[in-house]
Amino acid sequence: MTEASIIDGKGFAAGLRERVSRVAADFEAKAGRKAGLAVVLVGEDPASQVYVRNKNKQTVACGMNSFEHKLPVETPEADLLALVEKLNADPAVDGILVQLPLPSHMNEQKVIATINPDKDVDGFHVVNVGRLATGLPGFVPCTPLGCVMLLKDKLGSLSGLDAVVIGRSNIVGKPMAQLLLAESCTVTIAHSRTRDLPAVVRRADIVVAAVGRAEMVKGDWIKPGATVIDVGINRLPPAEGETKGKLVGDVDFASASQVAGAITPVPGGVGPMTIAVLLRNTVVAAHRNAGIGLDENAI
Ligand SMILES: Nc1nc(=O)c2c([nH]1)NC[C@@H]1CN(c3ccc(C(=O)N[C@@H](CCC(=O)O)C(=O)O)cc3)C=[N+]21
Repeated sequence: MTEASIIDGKGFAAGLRERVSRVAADFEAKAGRKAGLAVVLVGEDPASQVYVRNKNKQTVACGMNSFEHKLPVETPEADLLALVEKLNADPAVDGILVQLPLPSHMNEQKVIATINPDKDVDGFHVVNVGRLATGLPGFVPCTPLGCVMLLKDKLGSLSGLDAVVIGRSNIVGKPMAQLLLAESCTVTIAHSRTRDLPAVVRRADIVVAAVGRAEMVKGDWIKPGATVIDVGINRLPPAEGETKGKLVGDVDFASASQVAGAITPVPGGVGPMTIAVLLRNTVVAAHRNAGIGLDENAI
């Protein structure tokens, strides 16, 4: 069996950020201000802090404004809602991202519902979920949009291909299935109650793994030559002599890469695409909300 080609998400993300930078500069020239992204972090989860810091750095590196709002973990929900309302009304803010998960005393759906859908660069608001399902323009969640960009870059047209999405979350699995359907794939959504998951996965030309279980998808589940997109980011317990465990996906890379035609690595695959697409969505939001024309497909 030949080795799968490695899909370079990190490299693709760098190219996407280049294109976003050019479009952001063009926006600034036309609008007389920079595009702006507001990121709200509640609490001090260390992993979330790392993501937010990276988002902030990359936003500024692309020539956009980054407005960071850090709230203590015990912030009342009403205060967070008031902040979101303020950002909705702020003309310098084109995109709003409230980092999830929120502390347990907050209702995530209620917070997301308060974001102006036209600033919802995460694509989590029900209005954007409905737009995606209906084929109307809106905002698409960053991780699945990044996955489709990688798939189209690798395969060209996805029309008629059998795609299996493992996982049914609102953030990845469900929007991923919608996007693949819009690309005319035959889509199966598998989940924890699916019977004979290996047999379902073996039918797929495209496998998207988004379950959150380290190395669950094995090489002998993969149809030879299939394209495998690994959305999982799992930290293994530290091995002997390690301080930090290694980062692995939901796919057993060692065995799957012996069978697949192409596969994304973890890290360096889907993860970097998520932030790059967030920046893309932000610069798109800026143009739409300012009424400045943009060829969105060219980014
Ligand atoms: N409202 C909201 N929107 C999000 O988009 C969102 C969120 N909340 N909460 C947390 C998750 C997680 N997330 C990631 C972004 C980048 C990497 C990434 O760049 N990963 C690197 C590795 C990073 C590392 O070494 O830890 C990689 O896969 O190569 C991972 C995960 C966005 N999220």
